[in-house]
Amino acid sequence: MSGEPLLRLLELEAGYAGHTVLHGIDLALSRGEVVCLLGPNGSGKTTLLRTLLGLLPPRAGRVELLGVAPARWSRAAFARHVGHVPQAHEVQFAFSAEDIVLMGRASRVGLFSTPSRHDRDMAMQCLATLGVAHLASRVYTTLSGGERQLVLIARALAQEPSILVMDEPTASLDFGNQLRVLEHVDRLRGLGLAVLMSTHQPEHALRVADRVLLLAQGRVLAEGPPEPTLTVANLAALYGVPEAVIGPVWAARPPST
Ligand SMILES: Nc1ncnc2c1ncn2[C@@H]1O[C@H](COP(=O)(O)OP(=O)(O)OP(=O)(O)O)[C@@H](O)[C@H]1O
Repeated sequence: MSGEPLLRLLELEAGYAGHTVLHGIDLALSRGEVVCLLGPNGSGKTTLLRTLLGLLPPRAGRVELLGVAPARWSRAAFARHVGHVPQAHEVQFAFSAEDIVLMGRASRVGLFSTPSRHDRDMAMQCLATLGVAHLASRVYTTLSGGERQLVLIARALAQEPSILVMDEPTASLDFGNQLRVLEHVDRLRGLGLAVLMSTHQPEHALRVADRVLLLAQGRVLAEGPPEPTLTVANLAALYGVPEAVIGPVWAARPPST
């Protein structure tokens, strides 16, 4: 990690009509850094990701990408910097998996330009990186949830972003693919990308994160390096489960995670 943060949240308040979800959130994300966002259902993780993507306006405070609010970036310029892997993705048309990944190139080639050989190669390379090149010509809507998830990660990579925002990227994946995605996140950090991902699995955060941010009822409960932050006491407070219940489960997690 180095230099100025690519992305910053400053005293952020955000939410929906008549319903402020996030309160006083501060976060900085730098090059080569992986930050995991953890919190129970409804704690505001997706709201936070949507706000920093410029899909929801802040109620108060600021979001800055390279010092500039998302609303002041053109969508194409923003997409050249920030790749997004959404939680669920429904498409109405019978696009192939390769088409979906090629859409990730739109911010670089222009929405109505014909993709070049390089764009197609890049799309195939991203599918191959995620181990799903064999799905390239399959119709996206016929893929399983996990296969779709891997295609969406490939699409975000095809944008060649400097920041990757992932909403529960391992949620519908089998054990092997979860590990593959985590390894991939690790590799992206090595390439200098900044990754912000939400997860319901603290052991995943322990495995890949440089920092974790624990979000409870829209407020930061704790933030810091995973090992000292993901304590039994913090996990118990975060998920509302007694320490006596979480303690043995957390202590018994596999040593490799
Ligand atoms: N479009 C919306 N309009 C109004 N309230 C919403 C909307 N989307 C989410 N909320 C509410 O905002 C709160 C935070 O939701 P959010 O989706 O950010 O939580 P989350 O931490 O991502 O949850 P999960 O782990 O279940 O995905 C919840 O109370 C939710 O009901």
